[in-house]
Amino acid sequence: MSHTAPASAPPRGELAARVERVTKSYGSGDAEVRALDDVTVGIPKGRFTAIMGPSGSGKSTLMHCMAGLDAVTSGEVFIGDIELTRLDDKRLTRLRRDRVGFIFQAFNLVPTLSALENITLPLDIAGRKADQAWLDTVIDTVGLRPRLKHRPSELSGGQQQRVACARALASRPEIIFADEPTGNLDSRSGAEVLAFLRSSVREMGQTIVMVTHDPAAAAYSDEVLFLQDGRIVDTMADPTAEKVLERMKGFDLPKVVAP
Ligand SMILES: Nc1ncnc2c1ncn2[C@@H]1O[C@H](COP(=O)(O)OP(=O)(O)OP(=O)(O)O)[C@@H](O)[C@H]1O
Repeated sequence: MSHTAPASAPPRGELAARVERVTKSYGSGDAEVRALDDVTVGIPKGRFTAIMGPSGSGKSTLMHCMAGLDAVTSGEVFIGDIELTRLDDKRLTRLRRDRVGFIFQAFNLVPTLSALENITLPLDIAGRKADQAWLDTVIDTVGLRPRLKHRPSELSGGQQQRVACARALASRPEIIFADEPTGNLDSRSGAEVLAFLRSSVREMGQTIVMVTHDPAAAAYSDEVLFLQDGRIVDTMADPTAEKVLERMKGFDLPKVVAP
């Protein structure tokens, strides 16, 4: 798989989002769970970043805090130069609507709307007009042109997730957060969606952050962040499924107790 950055890729080092010394706790006292423990990390622009780690390591929490869907206990979160923890709810909602795209495991399409209506829904809600040329590019890249009038129930799971991908891309967000986007798909449909996400990074310069359990999915990314116990414990550039699987096995080993 090629991981060549697009010719128009921003210079290395520019960040689309970052968190600084973020801690997120649930509950308090004896019942406190520290889901994120002093995490500092940046998400480079125009790159595909995967977040992996054992169950309960804090992957979803990190993504939700980064995307402004969940409030942090302490620390700072930035989308571009904007610090999210300083925004009131209204401004935060507007920022998410205008600058961030989301893809969820459960597709989250509106059943009564056609594929095309689902794709343009966030723009319609924001009162923005779709850039037709861009929309055409997105629709052709996800290969949905013959299916635009279909309702979600008339589409396969893979097609539905491609609609959700097109919906996330339609507004050209600065960053897309994808939470287990292939979790509900068979491996073939999953591969189609991942190939599309990969090409949207390579050819359209999109920035994507994806939480996944699947080493084969992580292999589509440029870099993997590994979380354990609420901390980033490792990173891997240009991952392969084999290398990621090897690294993940390390997390499952029982802790060796010295005799
Ligand atoms: N709303 C909540 N209330 C209490 N604890 C929570 C809540 N959400 C998450 N946690 C805890 O925070 C920790 C991190 O959870 P998180 O869902 O971020 O992990 P994850 O790596 O995404 O897990 P998985 O791979 O199983 O989805 C876990 O110990 C979890 O039980």
